[in-house]
Amino acid sequence: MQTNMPDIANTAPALQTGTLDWVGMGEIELPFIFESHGITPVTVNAKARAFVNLHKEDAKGIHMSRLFLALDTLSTEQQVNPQTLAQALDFFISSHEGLSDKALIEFKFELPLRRKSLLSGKAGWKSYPVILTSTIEQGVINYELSVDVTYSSTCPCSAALARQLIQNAFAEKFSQETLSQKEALEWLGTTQGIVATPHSQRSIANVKVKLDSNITQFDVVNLINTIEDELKTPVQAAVKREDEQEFARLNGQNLMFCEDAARKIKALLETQQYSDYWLQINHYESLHAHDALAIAVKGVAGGYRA
Ligand SMILES: Nc1nc2c(ncn2[C@@H]2O[C@H](COP(=O)(O)OP(=O)(O)OP(=O)(O)O)[C@@H](O)[C@H]2O)c(=O)[nH]1
Repeated sequence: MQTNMPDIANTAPALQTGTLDWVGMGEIELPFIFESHGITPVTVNAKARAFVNLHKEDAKGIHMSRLFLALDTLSTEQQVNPQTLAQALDFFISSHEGLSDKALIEFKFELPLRRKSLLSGKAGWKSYPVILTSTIEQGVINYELSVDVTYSSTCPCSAALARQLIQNAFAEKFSQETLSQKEALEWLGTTQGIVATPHSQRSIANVKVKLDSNITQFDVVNLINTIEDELKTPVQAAVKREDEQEFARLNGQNLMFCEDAARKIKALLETQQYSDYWLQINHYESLHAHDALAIAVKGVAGGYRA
């Protein structure tokens, strides 16, 4: 009986020679404990992608099991932070000596955060989609952090058109020079008074930033908070009537096209001095069946698309 198992990746000839930019695995199921500044370490259910390049032209293939097991160690014995990710990337390279000199690990997961209501003092959970990509190339580590922030956008054009209809209705209703404050106040509280409302829509800001290579901890919460503070109308978790009214006020006072939202976030990222960023604003229109989009890019963020 033969006991030596064939080792194709190590011994078989390549059908065709050539280098490859990335080889690895996608959709790896990987729960792990994620560490980020400002929150207690939290277990997330990530989908991982793990890659190395293949620069040896005649090698049959990479050793996928080594990448998979390194990620499993990260999941079961460690917590995910910049140090442990750097260790895993180092291992990807050292376990592929002669084959690879670049490595990439990407985690896609939802980060649950406790969010306070606007006025009522209640709180609830809100999950934020996060993609954390780390690479190593010639010994240099790079981290990219991508978050999706969902918010409400009210159309400034629609708001102006609605105001004009309200003015017209007012002119028709109160044609006399002097009017009763009581009557006008009552009328404003009716559907005939506010005869039109502007359309607003659920919107998503996809923001990807390049982090400093020397960071000692991730800070996802700060990135999310600053984006929400800038947009002013993030979707809410716990909502009582007073919160809903405040949300209506915030929407009315922060009318925005997708360009307005994009410029706000762009200016914010510039002040935070990220060396690289990419952002896409998506307004999922309620007026149109299509979406309104605005994109701003600095440098080459998003270049690591394995
Ligand atoms: N390179 C490569 N491996 C694949 C692919 N699809 C499945 N595999 C499997 O990945 C498994 C793990 O490969 P290796 O890491 O080389 O496994 P191993 O030889 O037991 O591990 P080492 O002794 O550490 O080299 C093998 O059983 C391969 O058949 C593929 O497209 N490319």
